[in-house]
Amino acid sequence: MQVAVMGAGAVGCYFGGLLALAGHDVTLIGRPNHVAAIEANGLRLETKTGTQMIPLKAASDPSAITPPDLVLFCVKSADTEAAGRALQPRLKPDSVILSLQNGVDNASRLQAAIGHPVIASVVYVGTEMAGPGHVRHHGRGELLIGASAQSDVIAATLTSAKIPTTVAPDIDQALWSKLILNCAYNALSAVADLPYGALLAIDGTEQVVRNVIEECIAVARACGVSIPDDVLTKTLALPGAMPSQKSSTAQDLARGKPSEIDFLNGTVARLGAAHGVPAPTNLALTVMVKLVESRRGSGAS
Ligand SMILES: NC(=O)C1=CN([C@@H]2O[C@H](COP(=O)(O)OP(=O)(O)OC[C@H]3O[C@@H](n4cnc5c(N)ncnc54)[C@H](OP(=O)(O)O)[C@@H]3O)[C@@H](O)[C@H]2O)C=CC1
Ligand SMILES: CC(C)(CO)C(=O)C(=O)O
Repeated sequence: MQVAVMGAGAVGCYFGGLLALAGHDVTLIGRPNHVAAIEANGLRLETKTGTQMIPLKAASDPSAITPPDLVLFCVKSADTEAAGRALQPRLKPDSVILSLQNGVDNASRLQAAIGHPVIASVVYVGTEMAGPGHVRHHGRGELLIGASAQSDVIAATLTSAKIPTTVAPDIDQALWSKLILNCAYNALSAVADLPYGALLAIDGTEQVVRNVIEECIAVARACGVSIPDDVLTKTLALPGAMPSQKSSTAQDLARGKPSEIDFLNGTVARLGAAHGVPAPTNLALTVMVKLVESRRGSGAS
């Protein structure tokens, strides 16, 4: 299968690398530093069991790539429209596009920007770029994808490439459940620059987390999304499962990258306001992350 990965970063390189190992013809579309390293040496995939160099194609400009059968769309949420428009001229009418992004609206925003159907997915993986053309895998690696006429075939293709993939009966519920996890912990970990275990050791943090989750559930329900009863318990269990991990938002701030906060707590605050559902804790966390970002931008220390 001809595969294009839009966004040769932590998620795109990991899943693109696995598809290349399974024999698919993969092109990673990314920034020139990653493209140069991949063209020179292949993609370096580091896992807990070892490191391998995977030969595959890479391009910084999508305008010359072979029209893809499958696109893994893996840029950060703020880049969705621009990256989609850059890729759009290379799409075939039957190209299948999977959005492998956090947040609940990337697939619909991309679809609106390019006028081509997009399948949403929820990504359960821990990966990071450890250097140019070098992706490090920390754990997991499964996908839940939305239902469509192509989804069963795509899920089978991905699963046979060692990417366990299930077609979700209710993708909005799955996307919101992951969003709730991100809203509960990402901003707090980023503002404090602390891992989850240390966060919860501070008096009052758990109450803030509970408030965030309850606001998210109320906003989701106002948006017509059904949220399972156990979401509160499951979300509260995260720090126990990964006490030493910092959120991706904390990592974005530490690297001087723009965060996805507008697409996490910011989305809940915005949708809450639109539906008349109060979400003050989500708004406060959004603003706190933006304040940290603006302090960095202003050069203050
Ligand atoms: N990393 C993880 O473990 C997980 C990530 N996710 C989600 O997956 C999505 C992707 O995250 P992640 O892979 O970590 O992000 P990364 O920043 O590692 O990867 C995205 C890459 O795409 C590049 N890019 C953006 N726009 C373009 C463009 N137009 N052309 C070429 N390259 C472009 C970015 O470059 P630049 O930085 O220069 O803009 C960056 O190198 C996010 O929504 C994230 O929340 C979900 C689960 C786990
Ligand atoms: C680790 C987890 C699940 C929650 O914060 C995450 O998705 C992130 O850091 O973005």
